[in-house]
Amino acid sequence: MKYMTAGESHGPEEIAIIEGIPAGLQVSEADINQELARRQHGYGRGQRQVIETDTVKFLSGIRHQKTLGSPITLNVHNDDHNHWASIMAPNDVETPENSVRKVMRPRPGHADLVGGMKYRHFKDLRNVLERSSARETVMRVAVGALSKKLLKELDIDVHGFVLNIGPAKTDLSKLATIKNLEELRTTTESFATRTLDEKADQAMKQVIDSAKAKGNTVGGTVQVFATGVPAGLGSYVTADDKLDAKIARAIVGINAFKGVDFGGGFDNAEKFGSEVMDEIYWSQERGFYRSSDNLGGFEGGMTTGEMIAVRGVVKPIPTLYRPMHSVDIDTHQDHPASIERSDTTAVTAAAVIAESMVAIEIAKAILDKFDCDNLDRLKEQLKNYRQEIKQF
Ligand SMILES: Cc1cc2nc3c(=O)[nH]c(=O)nc-3n(C[C@H](O)[C@H](O)[C@H](O)COP(=O)(O)O)c2cc1C
Ligand SMILES: C=C(O[C@@H]1CC(C(=O)O)=C[C@@H](OP(=O)(O)O)[C@H]1O)C(=O)O
Repeated sequence: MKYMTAGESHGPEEIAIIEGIPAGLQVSEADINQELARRQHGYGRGQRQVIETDTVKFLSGIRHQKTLGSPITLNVHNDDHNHWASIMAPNDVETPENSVRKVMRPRPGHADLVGGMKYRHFKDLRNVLERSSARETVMRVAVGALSKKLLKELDIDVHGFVLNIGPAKTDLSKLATIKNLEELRTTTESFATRTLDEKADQAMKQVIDSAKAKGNTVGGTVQVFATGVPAGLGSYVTADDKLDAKIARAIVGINAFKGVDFGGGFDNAEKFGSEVMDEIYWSQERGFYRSSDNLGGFEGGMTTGEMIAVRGVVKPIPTLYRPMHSVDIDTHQDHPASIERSDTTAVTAAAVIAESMVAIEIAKAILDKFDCDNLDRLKEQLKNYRQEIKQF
């Protein structure tokens, strides 16, 4: 399976084309819209989310709510485009009237300056920010929603939530009381910051409010779990085939993500081997299994069959309403950075985007390994494979 997205943040449309989803998968626009809404909701987002009601249109590859096996085109309209039509106009030449809202003072931490240098956008850094904007993640979540639909048919579940926003942390002991990802989903989706508990939710909201009041922004950490993943996806034989590496790339490929780890991750660096390796057991019922998941479900770039556990670090939003030092790219004079309408934090949305990226990578790994023309055949093959692995 492969996909590509296109679209500028304030352009008319966002598009994704996906190739390689098996024929016969039942999916409706409502299924995708549910996930798009999850990405939009979340405390600390700016005014843009009030303007947009992200809804997908199927333009190809799906007929009577079933995939055909042909390329699937997904389309989300940018409602905000109305306000930007003349500024974004692809067919009109530039005029003083339609060249307003130029960005000349690059924002530290955003792609403005380096993007401008690289693509020679020396007249207007808007030409960079329109595509570097995380608006594009709406399409990754749409592709993720389709991937999750597929994974659900294969009894694989993926869920992302927030661990901390700035200094406000969720109470991880609550995790131990949660029995499955469905329960985790219900718990974390019931808070405005997609966390595990009311106390953390309140604390996170306070951190966001206080940052906002100071014209500042704040980042955090997200966690994604995936259950039901069979052992042996990915491979140790080449670096390119390692599935943990693919997931790491997919996570850091999300706007504002600056770090990723698996299981105990960076914390494992402070421990001894006996505290970290996941000991091996066998039972008639389960076949081989582990007593812990400190390595996040991966050994040798392959899934172990245990739960995949990935964390991602999200930096604070680069655009500050109390802007940092910058330099005008035309005059080279010192100047505070440009201010664009902005979120205070997007960690809650980031959890959904990270979940989507993990789902996409697991779906890709499965579709690489098995026959992906038809869903029923894929299910049959995966069932046989799971049986074989269990009997090892
Ligand atoms: C869901 C989401 C929303 C974001 N919203 C904003 C925003 O409103 N303002 C902003 O400056 N950056 C925002 N960002 C971060 C920038 O898109 C990102 O920092 C920028 O593209 C540079 O890429 P990098 O941080 O990966 O280096 C957002 C990121 C995500 C994931
Ligand atoms: C549009 C989205 O996020 C945008 C991501 C973003 C950025 O710089 O990354 C900047 C903001 O854009 P705008 O100035 O239009 O409000 C965010 O709203 C979205 O997530 O749907």
